[in-house]
Amino acid sequence: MKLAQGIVVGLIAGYYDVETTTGIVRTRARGVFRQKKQKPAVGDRVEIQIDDQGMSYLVKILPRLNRIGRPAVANVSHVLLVISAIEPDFSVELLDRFLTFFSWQRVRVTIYLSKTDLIEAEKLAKIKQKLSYYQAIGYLVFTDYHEVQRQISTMIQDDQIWTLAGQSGAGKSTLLNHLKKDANQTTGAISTSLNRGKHTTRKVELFKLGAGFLADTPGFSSIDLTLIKLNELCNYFVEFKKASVNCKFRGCQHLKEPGCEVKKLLKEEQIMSSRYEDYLAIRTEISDGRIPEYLK
Ligand SMILES: Nc1nc2c(ncn2[C@@H]2O[C@H](COP(=O)(O)OP(=O)(O)OP(=O)(O)O)[C@@H](O)[C@H]2O)c(=O)[nH]1
Ligand SMILES: [Zn+2]
Repeated sequence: MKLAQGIVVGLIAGYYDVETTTGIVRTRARGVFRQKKQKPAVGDRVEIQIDDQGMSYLVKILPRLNRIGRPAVANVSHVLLVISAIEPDFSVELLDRFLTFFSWQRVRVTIYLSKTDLIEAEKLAKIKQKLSYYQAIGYLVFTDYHEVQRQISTMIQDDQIWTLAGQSGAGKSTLLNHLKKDANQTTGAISTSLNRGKHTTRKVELFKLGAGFLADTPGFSSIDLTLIKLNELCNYFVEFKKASVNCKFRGCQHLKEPGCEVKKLLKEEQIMSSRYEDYLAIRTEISDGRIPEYLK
């Protein structure tokens, strides 16, 4: 019997393909996971056991950073967030929701503005101006997919796992197709589900890109922020968190507290007003424990 470690790079019909230093090993998950209500996911770092008959089993899931999306991908460290300039319309509110979610999940975000070819120059300039704020607070922003193509493989480092995210129709599959030559994702049409009734035959894969992986899944288009703790939300607005060291009170929620640095910067227009409004809106969403109807 032999033990090895690796990364789950593929999941198909109940088999887990694990990349080890000696190649890819197709494994079955041990029944123990079912008892523990655990499910290995693509991206998991795992231990496998190869018995004397050459049968391979996935026996242990190593601690995860996160497990996000549908189908789920584990240990996602970076997201390429696709936001469209038009169809659907560009929305800072949507952008803020995604950024908050990923900040909470400890996932770094690179923003890609799609469909810039479909919009008038003037409107595009306005969007780019808004995006420059996001650049200033630390996000990398691309507005040209050739630029993404050129840089992505150097951006993905050391076994990092990247995935795509963005609203439905934003252009995730289109981008994915550009990024992988042998692409076969469906674009345009409503995403076809591989779920067939109760017995799912899902295929989820990581493909190698740069020094790491990009998940070959449509990524995710909807998120739920209601599980974030209300008084921790302020930590996930990166520029609020940075400013908060100068708030008078520790744990300042930047509402009506005296000596609040965030409110001061907001007044001075150094913090974008829509960011603050979205912060308040998400607070309400968390307190109410549900996603507002208009966002569903
Ligand atoms: N003109 C133009 N069309 C684009 C661009 N990106 C995507 N599209 C089109 O927009 C439509 C939706 O793109 P998809 O790639 O399917 O979007 P998606 O984000 O994968 O959508 P879901 O699968 O619903 O989540 C398709 O008809 C694409 O051809 C772009 O940069 N320019
Ligand atoms: Zn404050």
